[in-house]
Amino acid sequence: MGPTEPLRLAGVGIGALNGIDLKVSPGEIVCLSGASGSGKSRLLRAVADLEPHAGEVWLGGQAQSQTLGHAWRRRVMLVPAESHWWAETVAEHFVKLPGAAELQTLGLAEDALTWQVGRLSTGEKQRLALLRAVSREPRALLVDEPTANLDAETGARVEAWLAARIHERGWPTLWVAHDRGQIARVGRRHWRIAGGRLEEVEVAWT
Ligand SMILES: Nc1ncnc2c1ncn2[C@@H]1O[C@H](COP(=O)(O)OP(=O)(O)OP(=O)(O)O)[C@@H](O)[C@H]1O
Repeated sequence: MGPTEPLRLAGVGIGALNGIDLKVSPGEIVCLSGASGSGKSRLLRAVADLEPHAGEVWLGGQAQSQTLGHAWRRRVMLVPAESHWWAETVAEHFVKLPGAAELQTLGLAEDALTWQVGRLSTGEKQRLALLRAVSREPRALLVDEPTANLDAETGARVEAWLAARIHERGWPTLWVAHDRGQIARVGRRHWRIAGGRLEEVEVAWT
C-alpha cells in the first residue's frame, strides 16, 4: 500500500493565475488542460517549487514553504514535457533499475538501460523519464503531457501503465492532457485554464 497523503494547493498564484485552491486525493488523477501558453507548465513548476509563487502547497501536513526544494521535489515529483539527462548512459539516471517486464510494457528495448543518452529519441526519453520518476517512489506526481511524443499504440500503453501505477501507489497526481479521450479514461476530475482562471469541466465518461 502506498502513502495516502493528499496534495493541496491553497491560494496558489503564478503568472496570470491567482488564488488556486485544489485538493487532489491519494491515488486521484486530476487532469489539467488549457490553450498553449495558458500556464499549465508553470503551475506544475510552482507546485514542484521550481518557480516563486503565491500561496502554499501541502503534501499531507507538510508545507512546501517549510521544506527544502530538493527534498520537496523528491516527494512531489515533476516529469516535465522535456526531461533532463545529465549522465552518459540511461542506467546512471536510475536509483532503482526497472525490470525487463516494465521496459517491455512501455515498448522499450530490453537493453535500453545500457544506451547512451545521446541516441534516445524524443519518445524514448519521455518514456524513460516517466519510468525514472516512478521508480524513485515519490509521494505525489506532476506529469506534463506524458504521452505527447508517442504514437497512438505506445501512448495507450504508457497511459494505462502510468494510471495503474498511480492508483496502485496512491499518488495524488496532476496530469496535463489535451486529449479528451485520455482525460475521460484517466481523470476523475478535469480542470481547464481559461482566461487566467481555473475552471472545472465535467468529465465525459465514455
Ligand atoms: N519564468 C517566467 N516568467 C515570465 N513568464 C513566463 C515564465 N515562464 C513561462 N512564462 C510565460 O507564461 C505563460 C505560460 O507558460 P506555460 O509554459 O505554463 O504554458 P503552457 O500552458 O504549459 O503551454 P504549452 O501547452 O504550450 O506547453 C507563457 O506565456 C510563457 O511565455
